[in-house]
Amino acid sequence: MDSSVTSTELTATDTSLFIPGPVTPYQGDIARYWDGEARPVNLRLGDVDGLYHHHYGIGEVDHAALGDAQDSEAEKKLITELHRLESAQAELLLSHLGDIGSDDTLVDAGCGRGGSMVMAHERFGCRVEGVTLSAKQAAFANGRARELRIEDRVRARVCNMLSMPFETGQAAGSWNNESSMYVDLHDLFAEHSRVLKVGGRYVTITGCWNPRYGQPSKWVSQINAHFECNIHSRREYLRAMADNRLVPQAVIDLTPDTLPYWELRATSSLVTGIEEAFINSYRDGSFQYVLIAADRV
Ligand SMILES: C[S@@+](CC[C@H](N)C(=O)[O-])C[C@H]1O[C@@H](n2cnc3c(N)ncnc32)[C@H](O)[C@@H]1O
Ligand SMILES: CC(C)=CCC/C(C)=C/COP(=O)(O)OP(=O)(O)O
Ligand SMILES: [Mg+2]
Repeated sequence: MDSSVTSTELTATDTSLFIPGPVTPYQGDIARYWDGEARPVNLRLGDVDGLYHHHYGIGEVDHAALGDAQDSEAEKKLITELHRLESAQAELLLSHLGDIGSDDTLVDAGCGRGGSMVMAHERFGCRVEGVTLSAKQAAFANGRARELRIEDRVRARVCNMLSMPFETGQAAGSWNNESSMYVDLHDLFAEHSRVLKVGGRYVTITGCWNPRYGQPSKWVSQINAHFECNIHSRREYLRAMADNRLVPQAVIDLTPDTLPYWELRATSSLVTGIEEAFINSYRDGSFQYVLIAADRV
């Protein structure tokens, strides 16, 4: 699929896709940021198979798949490999949602262009509801759902994830894939706890600063400035979950699994300049890439 055509042709004309709610000046900044985002490192990777991600990758690099040519064919292979690692990250997140049936509803909080939502629907056959602050992203995600003829099962809306348009106990599972660093964690987990049924599962993959390092390192501060986000500590995640009836079932340090992705990305023509901060902070132990899966009790 050619993303340049799809993203410009689509507009969020259906006003029912906008859920009004309290939006802070900061959230206005974040909406504008994602409305204006069109980095090749995201669009060209998404063009590989039509799954558009705004998260990073995990797993070993397949050097055989990369080959050793130094031409445009090599660049194509590298892009395909980075995309494979990003989709592997989403598969890992989804694998921690537990048994989800086709009658269930899942909630993607901070859904971006919707790549994880499509994967969730393909995996479980269930309904998937996403929210993002960006009207452009929601329109893009809904355009993809239409192209795949799954628009009756997969829907993105423009809405604040701290006040989602779902009934109490409606969701069998919910997640944040690299979107929790834009909100207060107590507010976020209170809202997930509300929309999840008792026994439902919450999963996040996130970057967090490591309390063992002491305070956020200069690299973590650089990542915050680059994305206008506010990375939390690992301790803060666990404390805010405990305070909101979310009991961790798995806490997995994915830092060693994400480093190969960053090292490969740093060699590509699609670098954005943030690669060094991720690599250095993962190596010096100040920053960690983690998956946390929790039961709503
Ligand atoms: C880095 S992107 C991740 C997108 C997606 N989860 C993925 O894995 O591709 C962060 C997303 O969080 C969303 N976001 C940030 N703050 C939000 C809020 N308060 N309410 C809803 N979405 C929010 C942004 O609009 C954006 O879609
Ligand atoms: C792990 C942390 C701290 C993530 C911050 C949130 C974020 C911006 C994720 C990636 O988005 P992207 O895919 O749009 O970024 P990029 O353009 O760098 O690929
Ligand atoms: Mg990206």
